[in-house]
Amino acid sequence: MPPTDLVGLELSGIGHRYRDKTVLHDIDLSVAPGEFVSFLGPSGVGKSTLLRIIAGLEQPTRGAVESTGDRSGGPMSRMMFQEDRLLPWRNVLDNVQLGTRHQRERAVELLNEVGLSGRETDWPSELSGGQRQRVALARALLHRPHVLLLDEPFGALDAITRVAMQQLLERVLAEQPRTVLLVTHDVEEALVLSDRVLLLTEQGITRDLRIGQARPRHRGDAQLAAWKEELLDGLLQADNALA
Ligand SMILES: Nc1ncnc2c1ncn2[C@@H]1O[C@H](COP(=O)(O)OP(=O)(O)OP(=O)(O)O)[C@@H](O)[C@H]1O
Repeated sequence: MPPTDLVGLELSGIGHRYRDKTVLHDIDLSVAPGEFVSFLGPSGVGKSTLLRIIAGLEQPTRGAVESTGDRSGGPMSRMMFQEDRLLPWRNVLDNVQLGTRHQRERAVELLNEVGLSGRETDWPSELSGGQRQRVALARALLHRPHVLLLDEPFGALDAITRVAMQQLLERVLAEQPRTVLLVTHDVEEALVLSDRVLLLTEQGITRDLRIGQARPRHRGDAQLAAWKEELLDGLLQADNALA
């Protein structure tokens, strides 16, 4: 079924202040429906704050977030974090279905898609870190949110599991395309997964790189390697400026 429920985002003049600290200044950004956009940036620059603002969990001090496209159907967005945030007293299936008695069939289907069929009645404590994040991904997708907001979702995983999760995310998105915003510290992860990689610094979005390459991408690709070096350089400079 072709995706007709994809929405885009228009951020205009977003600024945010926590008590005496301003973390975001005048951020303008257009995200097209179905686009996968990653944010890189030094620690503390405000990447998570921006995702929380987009999720509606934080009210920006300035500016507005608007959506474009067909917003009927599922919820606007769902977030996924570095910690899986599973409830230890609920089994795998109940964690995916959190807050609803409906959608059991879809929850089972999603568990199958993330490679966990047969584990429905296991407890979270019986799963590995990567498996727990797969449950968290299935939970985030259950209600077909228009926008998937991923805040360092694979940050706590070992290198191999991390790559496996990136590949899983690509497969799942090929099946059911979503608009995705990803915050990551892993430059390669951003380059392999995204349509656009943004560098967020104290000066705002200082780099907006469009990765035109087909997927799945080859990690050893020379162009990706050149971009990686450029982005690492930009990160280092932004980090020095922030320190
Ligand atoms: N609720 C809050 N109250 C006060 N200050 C906050 C709050 N949340 C975040 N901050 C501060 O705002 C700044 C930006 O935080 P944020 O978590 O958005 O940065 P980040 O770029 O995601 O960092 P990291 O990469 O380390 O996760 C930090 O200095 C942080 O201490």
